[in-house]
Amino acid sequence: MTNRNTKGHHPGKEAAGRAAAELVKDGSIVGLGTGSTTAYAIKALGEKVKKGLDIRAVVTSYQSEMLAIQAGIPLTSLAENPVLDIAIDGADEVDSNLNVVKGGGGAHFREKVVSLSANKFIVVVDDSKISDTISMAIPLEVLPCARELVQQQVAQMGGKASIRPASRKDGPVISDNGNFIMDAAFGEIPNPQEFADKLSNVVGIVEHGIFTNTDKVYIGYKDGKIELRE
Ligand SMILES: O=C(CO)[C@H](O)[C@H](O)COP(=O)(O)O
Repeated sequence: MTNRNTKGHHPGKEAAGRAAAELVKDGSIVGLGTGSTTAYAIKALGEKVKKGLDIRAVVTSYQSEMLAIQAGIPLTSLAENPVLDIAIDGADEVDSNLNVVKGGGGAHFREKVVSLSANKFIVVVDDSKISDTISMAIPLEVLPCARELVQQQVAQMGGKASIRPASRKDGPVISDNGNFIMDAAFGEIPNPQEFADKLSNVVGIVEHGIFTNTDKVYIGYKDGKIELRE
């Protein structure tokens, strides 16, 4: 499946995705994130399944469901397996304390549910995602009826929330859950945990894209080398 940024081979993303797949042990229940870097991990896991690795996966989006099915990875659900051994996912920005921003693909609500259900949350990125401080606009999944209210509350916090426009449809990006995706620009966020708690209190936001629960980050470089931060 190609969309957003999944076209073209990216050695750094592949190296990071494959390194994370190596952490998955036989018998594991695995959370599968969304995006082009995780797609490499899903592919690598599919190759291991064909060689006999026994795993089951919980997906975070339509995209990761389709990729897992194509790769031959058996699926399960959080209803059947509420505790996952490991979750692997991409990110859009990673700060020096392993706080990450996710939601470039609009899947961060289910990604957060899955990552918090996992004993280990592994993030896979290429080096373009590394930053000292979180400063990108924060993706928000927003109930459509609460758009204006969310914009007002974000403005009171010193930010500006805008609807994410769809590229091949008029109007907003709609999440897999039927909600709007918005992006809220606040500038630099020096204390992501405190800020995440404040955003969690905004009525109408289903979930925001700040994740403070990362255990390890694999960073892939263009020459195929990887760096591990934990
Ligand atoms: O959070 C996400 C989707 O909601 C993705 O993991 C994030 O956007 C990174 O994607 P990619 O690996 O394609 O750069």
